[in-house]
Amino acid sequence: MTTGADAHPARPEIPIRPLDEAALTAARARQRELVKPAGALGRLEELAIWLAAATGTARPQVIPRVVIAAADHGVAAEEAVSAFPPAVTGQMLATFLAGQGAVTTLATEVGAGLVLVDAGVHADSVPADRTIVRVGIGPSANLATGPALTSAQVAACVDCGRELAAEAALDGVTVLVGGEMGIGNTTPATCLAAALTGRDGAALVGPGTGVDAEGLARKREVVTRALALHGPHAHGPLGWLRRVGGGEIAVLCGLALGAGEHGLAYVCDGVIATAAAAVAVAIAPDLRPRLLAGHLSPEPAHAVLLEHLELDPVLDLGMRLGEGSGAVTALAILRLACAAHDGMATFAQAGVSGRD
Ligand SMILES: O=C(O)c1ccc[n+]([C@@H]2O[C@H](COP(=O)([O-])O)[C@@H](O)[C@H]2O)c1
Ligand SMILES: Cc1cc2nc[nH]c2cc1C
Repeated sequence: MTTGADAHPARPEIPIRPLDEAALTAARARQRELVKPAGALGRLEELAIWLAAATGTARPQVIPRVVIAAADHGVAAEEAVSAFPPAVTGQMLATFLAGQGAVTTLATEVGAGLVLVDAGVHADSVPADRTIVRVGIGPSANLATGPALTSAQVAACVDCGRELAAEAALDGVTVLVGGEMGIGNTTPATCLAAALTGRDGAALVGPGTGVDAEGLARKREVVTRALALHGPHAHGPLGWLRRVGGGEIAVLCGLALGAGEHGLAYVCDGVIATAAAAVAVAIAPDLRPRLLAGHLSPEPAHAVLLEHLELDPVLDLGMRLGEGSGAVTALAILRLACAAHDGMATFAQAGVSGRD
């Protein structure tokens, strides 16, 4: 099979809103006045200041929405790179609809609304529920033997993500979380991590859902083969997304870009969601300051992506589920940071003596 050349321009112009300097300055000033030694709330102070700058208000609020994009992957069907069968992708969408998945329970607890997107789930396993947003594409092709997606499929997915961010902004959401579900998708995410950072792909491969030693060796071979196949032809982040990505990764890339366009904060989840965000930053570098790393996944490619993006994860809890679960857990911390920032008295209000 021929891989063809990347026909589309590598970097479409996407206008990203800069951080709000006035809100940043005002939030920093407020933190200095709150009744505590300066810096004593550590990262909580930085989080509140970051959200102020990202959302353009000195006393920011966490109004969250989680978008979970799901897709199936030819590489899972044909190369046996996951510990689970592809049918699990659609079955987990049904579980989310029933409110019984990890992310749905966590999202309820932090008051986050949830949007489910079918970005290429096998037609015979996807639930018929009308609330699911449908991109209208099928599973990706096997990235180890040819491009995973067509240019038109990438465009449809990225546009869907950008539109969902626009809707969220209209609804008054301030913080977007991108989550994903896709059996086999640690393989495309690892390929993207290698392509974007220049690292050796095989060294970034991890167990994903828990493949054994044999599966791990197979996955390393698949990633190495895919990078060798596409490397000579790939141009730019969109070219790599098309060749070794997947529908859910492309939707989350668009979602992160849309967050940047509409002045929202964006919290990255694990290795797959962060690979999508890294593609978005490669397309629109001004997006980077709007991103927060919710947590660190033990997948080796995740730490490499976070280092590449210069993001410091809020949590390191050994979570490796995906679904947006780590990022949603970090929302609880973000909310506490904002509660302290907004609710505390200043030294003057509390009548507490300042420093000598
Ligand atoms: O977020 C992560 O870092 C993460 C790490 C390992 C696995 N996952 C999830 O597990 C699935 C991918 O794993 P695999 O082994 O099928 O490639 C997919 O549904 C992801 O949401 C997610
Ligand atoms: C059960 C299950 C749930 C998941 N959630 C995200 N990835 C997943 C993979 C499996 C296998």
